[in-house]
Amino acid sequence: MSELLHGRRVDRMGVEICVEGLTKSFGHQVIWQDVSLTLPAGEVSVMLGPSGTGKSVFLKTLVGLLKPDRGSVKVAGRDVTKLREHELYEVRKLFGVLFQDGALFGSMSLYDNIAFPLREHTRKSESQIRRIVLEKMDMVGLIGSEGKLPGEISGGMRKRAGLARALVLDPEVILFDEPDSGLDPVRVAYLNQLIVDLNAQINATFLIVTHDIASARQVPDNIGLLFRRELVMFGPREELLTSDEPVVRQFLNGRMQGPIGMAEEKDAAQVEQELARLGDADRKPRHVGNDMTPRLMPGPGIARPPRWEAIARREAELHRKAVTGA
Ligand SMILES: Nc1ncnc2c1ncn2[C@@H]1O[C@H](COP(=O)(O)OP(=O)(O)OP(=O)(O)O)[C@@H](O)[C@H]1O
Repeated sequence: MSELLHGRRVDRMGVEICVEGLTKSFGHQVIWQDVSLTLPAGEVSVMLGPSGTGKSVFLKTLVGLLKPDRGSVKVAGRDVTKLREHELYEVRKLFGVLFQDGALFGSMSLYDNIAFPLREHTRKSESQIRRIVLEKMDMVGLIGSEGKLPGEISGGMRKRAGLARALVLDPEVILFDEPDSGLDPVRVAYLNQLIVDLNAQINATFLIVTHDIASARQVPDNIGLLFRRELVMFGPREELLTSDEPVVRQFLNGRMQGPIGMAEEKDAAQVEQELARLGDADRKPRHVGNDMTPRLMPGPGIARPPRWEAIARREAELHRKAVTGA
C-alpha cells in the first residue's frame, strides 16, 4: 500500500504475526498453553487478562526475548522461536516496543533518547537523524521539549517520548506494554487518540497490553483475553464486546461477579450464584447496540487507509441497530 506521510511516500502494510500452539512455563509453573492467534497486518489488537496471566511474557516471547516450550511465532513468515541470535537481531528491527515506564535513559535529553536507536543501529548522518527525530517528536506532540531530561517531564510526556523512540526505525510492528499505566483518564484519552492516529498514519501492526477496559473497548480492531493459563478468546472487537462468554463479559464490564476472583479463579458454584444475582436482565438476549462502545476514529485531517472506511460503515450499521433495536 502506498500513502503520503509528512510529504514522503511510503509503501507498507505492517506484517502479520501468526502464533500457533504456543506454550510457556517457568520450571513447573505453566504460564499459558496452546495459545494460537493471528495479529492481522496493519490492525490494532489488544491483549487483556487479570494480573499475572502472562501478558508481558507473551510480548517478550513474540520478540524472541523468551523461548517458549512449544509452538511457533511467525513474523513475516519467519519463525522467531527457531532463529539464532544474529537472525533474531534482524527480525527485531521490525519491532518497536513501548515499555511501561518509557524505559528512557535518565541522563540523556529527550532528543538524544529518541535519536539513540538511529545512532546505534544505522549509519545515518546527524542531519538525517535530526530530521527523523524531529518528525517523530512532532507526531507525538513533543516539539519544543528536545532539551528536557526524562525526570523533568510528566509521566504522559515520558510515554510519548518512549513512543517516539519506538517509531524512529519505522517499525512494522509496535508492541505497547500497558501504555496507560500511571496516567490520569484525560492523558489516557489523549494517548488512545494518538495510538489510533499513528496506526492510521504509519499502518504498522499494533499489539497493546492493557488493564484499561475503556481503552480496550474503543481502540482496537481485535481483542484477546488470557485467563486460567489459556487464551479464552481472540477475535474482532465487536465479537468480544457482544460475547456471552462469562470471563469475557466479566472482564470487559469490570465486574466482581464472574469466574475471575481477587487472587485466583472462583469455584463454579460461587460463579453460578453471582451470575444468578446479577439477574435475568444479564442473561436475556441483548440488542447488539447496548454492548457496543463506538470505535475511536482517526482525528480530522488524517488520511485514512481503506480499512477505516469499512470500520466507519460497520459502526454506522451498529448505531442504526442500537437506535432501531433491529
Ligand atoms: N523471567 C521469569 N522467570 C520466572 N518467572 C517469570 C519470569 N517472567 C515472568 N514470570 C512469571 O510469569 C507470570 C506472568 O508474569 P507477567 O508479568 O507476564 O504477567 P502480566 O499478565 O503481564 O501481569 P500484570 O498485568 O500484573 O503486569 C508471573 O507469575 C511471573 O512471576
